[in-house]
Amino acid sequence: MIRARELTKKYGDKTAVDGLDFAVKPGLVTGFLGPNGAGKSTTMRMILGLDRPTSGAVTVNGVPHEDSVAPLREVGALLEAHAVHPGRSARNHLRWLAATNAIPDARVDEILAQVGLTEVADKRAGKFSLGMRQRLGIASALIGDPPVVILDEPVNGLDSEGIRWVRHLCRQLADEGRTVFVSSHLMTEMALMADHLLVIGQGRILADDPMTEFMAGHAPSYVRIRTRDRVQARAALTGVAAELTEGDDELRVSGLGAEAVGDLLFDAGVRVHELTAVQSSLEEAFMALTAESVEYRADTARPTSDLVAQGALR
Ligand SMILES: Nc1ncnc2c1ncn2[C@@H]1O[C@H](COP(=O)(O)OP(=O)(O)OP(=O)(O)O)[C@@H](O)[C@H]1O
Repeated sequence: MIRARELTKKYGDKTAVDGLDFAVKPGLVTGFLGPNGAGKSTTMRMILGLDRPTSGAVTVNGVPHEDSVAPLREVGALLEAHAVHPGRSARNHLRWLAATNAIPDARVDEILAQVGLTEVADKRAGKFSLGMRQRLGIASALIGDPPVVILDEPVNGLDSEGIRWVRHLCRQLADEGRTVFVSSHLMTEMALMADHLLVIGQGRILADDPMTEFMAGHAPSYVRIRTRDRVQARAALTGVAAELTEGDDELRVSGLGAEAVGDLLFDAGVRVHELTAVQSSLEEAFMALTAESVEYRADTARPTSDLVAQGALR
C-alpha cells in the first residue's frame, strides 16, 4: 500500500505536486495518468524517497521509503531515467544490486530468465537496445521480490511482444497481491492493464476511481445512427433520448440503448443505414478530463477529440 497525505512539492514558485491525498492498494494495477508536467515523476520520486516533500508525507507499507532498511525488498521501481553503468553487464549490475540489498545471488539468474535477458546477460548494458534496457530496469525493480512495484513508463521502447509481456507481468504481480503503480502515456495499453486509475493535472487529483467507474463517468457511450431521414429520426427520438447530437453524416444518441433506438426508428418508419453502440475510449475520456490542465500544447493541436469538439463529451 502506498499512502500519500497532503503530499506537496514546490520548486521555487512552481507547485509541482499540490496536496495529493491517495492510497494505492495491493492486489490491483493502478494506472497513474496525467498530461506532461502534471507531477507524476515528482510524485513517484517522493514515494521512493528520491525527492523530499515540501509538506505532507508519503509512506510505503506505513514507512517513509527513506527509512527502509533494505529498500529493494520493500519497493521495486523503474524510473524513466534509470542509471545502469554502461560498462557493466546485465548480470553484474543485478549481482551488485543483490549484494547491496541482502538478496541471494541465485535470484539474479531467476530474474534474468523472468525478463527474457538470459542470453544477453553477459553483454555490456551500454550495448543494449532501449527495449533491453527497459527489461533490465524491470529486472532491477523486481529482484528484491518487493510487495510494492512502481513502474514509470515501463512499455517505453518495447515492441508489441514486449508491451504484452509488461501487461501480463503487471497482472501477475497484482494477482500475487502486490501493489502495482504504473504510469504510461499509452492509453490503449493503460485501458487493458489498469484496474484503478489515479489521474492528476497540475499537481492535483482529477480522478481516483476504479477503471469501470472512470469509464462510466468520463467516457460516455452513445448510439450512432446513419440515415437519410434525419428529420424523421430526430422527431422519433426527441424527448426520449437524453441528448441528440448531429455529426457530419451521423446522429449521436445518448441515454438510450441501441435496441431502444432501433425500435423507435422502426416504429417511426425510418430507414436506417447504420446503428452502432459506441463506447468512447480511455484516451478520449482522459483528454476531456485533463483538457483544462494541459501545460504544453502545440498551437495547431486540437486539445480534445472530435467527440468533444462535436459536443458529445461534456
Ligand atoms: N527539479 C525541478 N526543478 C524545477 N521544476 C521542476 C523540477 N522537476 C519538475 N519540475 C516541474 O514540476 C512540474 C511537474 O513535473 P513532473 O516531471 O513531475 O511531471 P510529469 O507528470 O512526470 O511529466 P511528464 O509526463 O512530462 O514526465 C513540471 O512543471 C516541471 O517543469
